[in-house]
Amino acid sequence: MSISVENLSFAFDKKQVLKSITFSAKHNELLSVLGPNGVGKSTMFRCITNLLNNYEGCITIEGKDIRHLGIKEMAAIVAYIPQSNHPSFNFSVFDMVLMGTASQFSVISTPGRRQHELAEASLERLGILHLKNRGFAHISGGERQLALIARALVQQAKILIMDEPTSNLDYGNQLRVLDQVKALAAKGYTIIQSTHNPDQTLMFSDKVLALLNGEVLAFGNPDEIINEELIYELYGVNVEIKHVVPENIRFCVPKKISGQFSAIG
Ligand SMILES: Nc1ncnc2c1ncn2[C@@H]1O[C@H](COP(=O)(O)OP(=O)(O)OP(=O)(O)O)[C@@H](O)[C@H]1O
Repeated sequence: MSISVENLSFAFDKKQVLKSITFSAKHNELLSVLGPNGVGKSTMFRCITNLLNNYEGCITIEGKDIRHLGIKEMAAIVAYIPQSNHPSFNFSVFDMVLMGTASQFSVISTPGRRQHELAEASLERLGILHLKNRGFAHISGGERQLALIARALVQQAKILIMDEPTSNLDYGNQLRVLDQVKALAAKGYTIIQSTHNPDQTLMFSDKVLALLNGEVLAFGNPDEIINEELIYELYGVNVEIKHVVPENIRFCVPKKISGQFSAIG
């Protein structure tokens, strides 16, 4: 499914957060949104998921203005995956995933066989079926993030919006989760994630949207637009982008000056 954002502007009272943002994403694409703290990534995600609708501009999915879609229609198309903070409840992993089917039945009915099968299949797809009877609060951060993705998959929405899916995860779990995210994009999902790690973007993303001061600084293929100047503009640090040829991987190496990272200009 394709999502298109045109001239999106949003303000909290008089504070202008998003200014004329334009980009698009389509099936099989993993789009990463980069930008410093407070630039407006989460605010943009809240607009895209219809949680905020008092914006200017237009957001369309398959050509339909999302402001004309109801809650159930949106839930069938777009799933939001939050950061996996430590939960205060302890449902089983299976029940937590089953809750993702809520938009498929009415308030007076309960999930049936089909929903149970969906939950089971989703856990299996992400390689965590063995965790189904464990308490959601008693599994690791990486396992919780995969369970949250499993919950989004049972919603059967084809557009997944992920708010920093690898924050709070150790290095191994970051790579494992991103590997699964990339595999989902290859299966036809349209995925938009925010991240603070340009290396992840270089390694896994098909497209990157870089935001600065609420505006689009750059949008396109990571190999074409992620360079030393862009990283400096976004984060105020000097890096050198290295290229490992046999594996064709590019990554940022921070440059140090007298033991300090070079300061913002
Ligand atoms: N409910 C709100 N009312 C007023 N201002 C808000 C509200 N929510 C966020 N903001 C402000 O809007 C701006 C954008 O915040 P947002 O959370 O979208 O940034 P972000 O890019 O997701 O940040 P981070 O990378 O730190 O998570 C910030 O200046 C923030 O303080």
